[in-house]
Formats: sequence, C-alpha cells, structure tokens
Amino acid sequence: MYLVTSEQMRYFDHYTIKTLKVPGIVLMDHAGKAVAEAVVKRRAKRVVVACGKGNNGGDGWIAARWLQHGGCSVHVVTVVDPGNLEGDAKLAFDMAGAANVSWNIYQPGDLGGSSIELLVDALLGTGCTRPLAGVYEQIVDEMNHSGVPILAIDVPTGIDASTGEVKGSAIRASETIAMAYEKLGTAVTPGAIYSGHTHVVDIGIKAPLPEGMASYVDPSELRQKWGSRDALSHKGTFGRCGIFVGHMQGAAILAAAGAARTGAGLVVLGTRGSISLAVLPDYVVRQAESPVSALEDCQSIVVGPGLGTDLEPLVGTASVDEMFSSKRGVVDADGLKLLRASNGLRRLNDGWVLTPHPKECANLLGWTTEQVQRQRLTAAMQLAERTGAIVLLKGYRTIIATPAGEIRVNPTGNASLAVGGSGDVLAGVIGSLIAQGLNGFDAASLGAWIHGRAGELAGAALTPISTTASDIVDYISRAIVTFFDGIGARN
Ligand SMILES: NC(=O)C1=CN([C@@H]2O[C@H](COP(=O)(O)OP(=O)(O)OC[C@H]3O[C@@H](n4cnc5c(N)ncnc54)[C@H](O)[C@@H]3O)[C@@H](O)[C@H]2O)[C@@H](O)CC1
Ligand SMILES: [K+]
Repeated sequence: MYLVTSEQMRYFDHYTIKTLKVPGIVLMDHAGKAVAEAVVKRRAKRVVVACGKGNNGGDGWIAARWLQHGGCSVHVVTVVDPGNLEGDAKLAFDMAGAANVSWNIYQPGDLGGSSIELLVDALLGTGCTRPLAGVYEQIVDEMNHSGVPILAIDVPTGIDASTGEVKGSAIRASETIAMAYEKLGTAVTPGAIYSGHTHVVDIGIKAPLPEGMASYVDPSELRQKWGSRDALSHKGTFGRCGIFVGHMQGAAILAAAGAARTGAGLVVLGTRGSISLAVLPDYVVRQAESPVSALEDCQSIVVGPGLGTDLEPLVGTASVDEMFSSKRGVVDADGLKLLRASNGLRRLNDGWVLTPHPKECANLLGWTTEQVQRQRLTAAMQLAERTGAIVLLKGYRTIIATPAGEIRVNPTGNASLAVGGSGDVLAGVIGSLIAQGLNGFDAASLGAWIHGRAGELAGAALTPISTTASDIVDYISRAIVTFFDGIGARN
C-alpha cells in the first residue's frame, strides 16, 4: 500500500486533470461524497463541517451538500469569507449555497453546541505548509477541546502530509478519509497518532507511479522473495547467522533464538569468553580471541545485543574495521556505540542494517531524542544517507530507510513489544533474513513485520502486560504462518 508525499499527490492530481481530462470539480465531488458516506456510516445526524480556504475546504463544502441531500442536519463553519474562495473550492461553495446549506464565518465559541455529534475537519490538507496561527489555530484548539469526535478530510489540519511533523496545534481526529492514497505523514508518527483510523477512498485519480514510492511493509510483495524451501535444501542453503556474544549473554541468546526461529540454517555464537548457559543445542558456539574471526564464515553478523563492556577492546581493531567494510549484518544497541567509536560515523554498505531506538539515533546524529521523535522520518533518512546503511528506526510505525531515500513503514506491532530484550530478538530476526540472502532493505522490512506480528499475537494470547521477549520468540512461528496466509496483513 503506497504512501505519498504532498508533492507526489499534486503531480497525480495534475496528471488526472490535465492528461486524463477529468475536471478537478469531478474529483472533488467524488471526495466530498466519500466523506458524506463515511459520516452516514457513523450514523451521525447533526454534523458541523469546518472549511478552510483551499481545496480541502472545497471537499468540505461538497461533503456538506451531499449530507444535506441525504437528509442530515449539517452546518458549515468557514474560516474565510466564501467570497474570497477561488477555483474548484469556489464552485464547491456555489453548489452548497444553491442547495441552501447553512453556514457562517467562524467566531470563537461557535462549536460549543452540545448537540453536535460529529465535526468534519476540512480546514487544511496537503497544502498545509506552515504552523497554524490566528483563526486556524483558534478553531483547531476549539474543535479538539469540544469533546466531539472529529473526522479529518485527507490529512488532519496541522500535520505535514509529507513528513508527519506537527509544528504547533493540529487536529486530533478519530478517523481520516484519505483521497486516492494515504499520505506518508499520516502513516508515521507523530502524524499517525493524530489521524486515528485512516481509510483510503478512490476518487478517480490515476497517474504513472514514480519509482521508489514509499509504502507500508507489504507481505504480498515480500512473500515472493522469501520462504520457499524445496526438498533438496539443506542447512547450508539458508545461511549462517553469527552473533557476537559479549558479557551480557542473555541478550545475545535472545538474538540467537530470534535468528533460529526465523529460519537461519545455522546460528553461530562467537565469544571471547566461555558461554555460561549450560546447554544450547540449537546453536554452534565458537570461542576465539576475536569474535570477528570466530564468525568469519557467516553470511551475516549481529553486533550489539549484550556486548556491554566487551565493546572497549574491540574499538578501532583492524578486524572490526574489516568486518564493517566487508561483511553484512545488523548493528544494534552497544554495536551502535562500537560503530560510532570506530572511526566515527563511518560509511557502511547497504547490506548492514542499523536498528537504533530514538535515543541511539539521536546520539548518532548529534540531535536530541525529542528532535528525533518530532522528525522521525527525517532522522531515519539522514542517518541512512550519512552511514550508507539501511536504518530501522524503532518505535510505533517503525520506519525503514535506505541511503537512496526509499521508505517503508511497518504497520504491525503494539505495546507488547515494549519489553527488555525485544530489540535483541528483532536484531536476530533481521540477521537471520540477511543470512538467508535477502538484501538489507527487505530483511529489515520483513524482520520488523514478523517481529511486530509476533508481539501482537503474543499480546493477544498472554496480554501485553505479561509478554516477555522469550514469548515474542515463541510467537515468531505463528507470525510467519500469518505472513504466508495474509492474515493480519494490512493490505
Ligand atoms: N484537484 C485537486 O487538487 C484535488 C484536491 N483535493 C483536496 O485538496 C487538498 C489540497 O488542496 P490545496 O492544495 O488547495 O491545499 P489546502 O486545502 O490544504 O490549503 C492550501 C491553502 O492554505 C494555505 N495555507 C497553508 N498552510 C497554512 C496555514 N498553516 N495556515 C493558514 N493557511 C495555510 C495555503 O497558502 C493555501 O492557500 C487535498 O488535501 C484534498 O483534500 C481533493 O478534492 C481531490 C482533488
Ligand atoms: K483536513
């Protein structure tokens, strides 16, 4: 399911109107009618539509006309004098006016009526380019404080439709009706939190799609790239995934369990010391002065889970430098510190996947954690560009970015994943997929999807409260079953 930026949406609108000769007002009529249908589905009878000055406002006027046509009690509050509307928005107002839709120019306090059942946000859409101020800020704050559910047209007002940034006030919608495509800014946080449930409606827009469009992680696309196992396969077919084992061995063992459950032919634990866990029948343990040499023959290496203080002796060593230059794998947790300490933020190849949480991402970029959380998409893209690696920025709606600027957003996962060790499991899952031959982008995307789905399933069975990282490992198999069935997939 594609996710589009404002600029891409403008191009699609333009192409449909200019090349396919579909008048803009026809598209707007489909948009407004779809909104009216969504309102009717919610059984709301008394509705107020708040309209702005652009085409998003035009969608609002059309929705109001259709609602009136269907017998709903609807009223429009507009922040601009309709006499100043232009183009299709003006036509939309004329149609609503001819149908006797009631309206007034917004005055603070207008939305206090206790009988309103639903507010429709048609203030700003993909054209919102700056923080809200003045009357827009006033009406948005009043709508948010009204206690009435809000249905947003296309994008909640105040959200940057391309990046998901919220620079000031913004509508907190319970539902968003997106025209033609969901906007990237409502798929990633913080924008996603403001959008509620997002539905996409077809309004007749069609255009050639540019290469490398952003999308949700899509099982139907990844199913073609992973998972088929014929009868002649053997453990060598599915790669060796090496895990660096530092002194916090539990974390590395969780990564190893994630790797094994996701199908690596062999999981190799490389350690400088001894491994105290008595029996580990599923893994090969190799001891060597340098864990890098112990994992020399592995197709992927997971560096970080549980590395702890074992990090210092590795910093700046030739074997670590050589590993980052020539190998592929996953760098997580303390591995990210090792990466930073070894020649600064060096350039890697895109067979490496970095899996920072927001604070680790902030440390790598020299930002604050709050800055990363405000600009998650930009942060992930910048880190990928600077390092040359794939970046998976953890958190709700995990973002996966390539150095070339490609983006995927993971739709799976819930609060069950917010537990110690969960990230170690994810690192192992991705390392395993790289060992099996997936490229870094696909491995990170599929790994995030499987890990998130395993968390959802574990949480559903055990409650998110008592789900542990080991439970997430135990549910990986069931997540893989749903991956192949399409159950639980967003699209
Ligand atoms: N033909 C089309 O282009 C179609 C557009 N559609 C709708 O139109 C929307 C995009 O329309 P527009 O490009 O007119 O954009 P908007 O309706 O989002 O508004 C843009 C206007 O608001 C102003 N503005 C930007 N940021 C502001 C702020 N913070 N405070 C106050 N004013 C601000 C801009 O200067 C511009 O005048 C989409 O989101 C969608 O809802 C749909 O009806 C489908 C067809
Ligand atoms: K809107």
